[in-house]
Amino acid sequence: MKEKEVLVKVEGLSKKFCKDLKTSLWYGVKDLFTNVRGNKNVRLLRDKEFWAVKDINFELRRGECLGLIGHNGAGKSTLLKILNGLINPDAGKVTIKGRVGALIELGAGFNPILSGRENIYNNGAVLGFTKKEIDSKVEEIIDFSEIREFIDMPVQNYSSGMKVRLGFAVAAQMEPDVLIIDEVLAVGDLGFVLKCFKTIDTILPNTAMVFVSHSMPMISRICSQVILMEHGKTQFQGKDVGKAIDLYYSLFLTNETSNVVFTDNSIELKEASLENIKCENGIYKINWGDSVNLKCTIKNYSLKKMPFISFAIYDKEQRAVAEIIPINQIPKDIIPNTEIDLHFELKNLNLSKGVYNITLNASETYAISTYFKIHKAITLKVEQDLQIWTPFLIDSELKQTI
Ligand SMILES: Nc1ncnc2c1ncn2[C@@H]1O[C@H](COP(=O)(O)OP(=O)(O)OP(=O)(O)O)[C@@H](O)[C@H]1O
Repeated sequence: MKEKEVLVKVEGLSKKFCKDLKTSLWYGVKDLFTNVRGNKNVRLLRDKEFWAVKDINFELRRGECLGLIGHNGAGKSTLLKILNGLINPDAGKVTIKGRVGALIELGAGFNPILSGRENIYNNGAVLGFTKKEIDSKVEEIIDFSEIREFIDMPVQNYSSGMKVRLGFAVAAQMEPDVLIIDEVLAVGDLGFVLKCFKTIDTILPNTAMVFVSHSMPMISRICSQVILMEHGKTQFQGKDVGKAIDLYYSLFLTNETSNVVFTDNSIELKEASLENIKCENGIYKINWGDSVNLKCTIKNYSLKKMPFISFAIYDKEQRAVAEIIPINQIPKDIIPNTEIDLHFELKNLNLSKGVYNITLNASETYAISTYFKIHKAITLKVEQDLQIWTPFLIDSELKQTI
């Protein structure tokens, strides 16, 4: 198959910033003079300077989407701003072919005192479209943004979501060859985000896209390759998106301690454990597909009937990924001021690789009249060779070939 053309080429891209404004201004003045004579020290750091972006290299073809991930301050937005020509790099080279549509900072690229409609014309002109061409697209853009009612209002009075709607509508509907999107998409409501994904799916085959996000589901949804940045540098680069996401998650290992989020003081969880499972630093290690026995010791202070126990499993992003409801529980009589041991079998945990927390909930009946709720009653790590980041890996086998 013939490879599509390279639309973005980035070679040895670096950008340094200064931590102190006064020093930065002084360096700026000095650089003005040295640059005239050819500054050979651009690759060296001076006092109080640091590399916000250091030696980044990649090539992006039409139809490919590069995801940029990393901690706050890793250098992702700075890299996007260099790509979009908003700031100059200190070293390296960017080569871009074709029209660039960009949605970088909220409201960036808009003139706040002009109306939404006027801004559409301004942005279109910057992208190289004639007035006639913009005329033919403006209705489509307004329809897409779903803010027709406010399109003649100054952009400075728009809500964050409205700015993103207009920004994405302009960037995407202008048929860019290269589309650069920063985290801002997250500001849109769910309806708009879903619409953006649909548009991205439609335009991606003809576009090279660079996408920054802290949402790993979004990254895995649209990116064909990923750069994981750490303090300006590439920590991982490649097409194994699952591996990149796994590495990203491992940057944020936290101390897992349980916390009671609700109690009416009628009962208390004394202890929770996974029986016969190795536990290191409070984290139980199991393998994908294992069945485990969960033991809870509950101190009953005042209940006369056995509470209904259920569990919820949360992933690293604190998304609830599963509910565990032991159905065969009977509200039998219990005696106040005694301890009760409970054993539950959790069958075939098909959770994929990663760290999960289990919340315990005790209530009168399932999810009604809660007595006690504790987060991170158990923390477990599922080990597995495959680099899979989605919450489940479902067992499957091929039954028939034609
Ligand atoms: N104009 C500037 N002057 C000085 N330092 C800057 C400037 N712009 C960015 N920085 C610094 O560069 C580093 C990288 O910032 P950048 O905004 O690129 O990070 P990021 O990865 O996009 O972070 P986030 O996930 O928080 O959006 C940060 O330490 C930031 O403080």
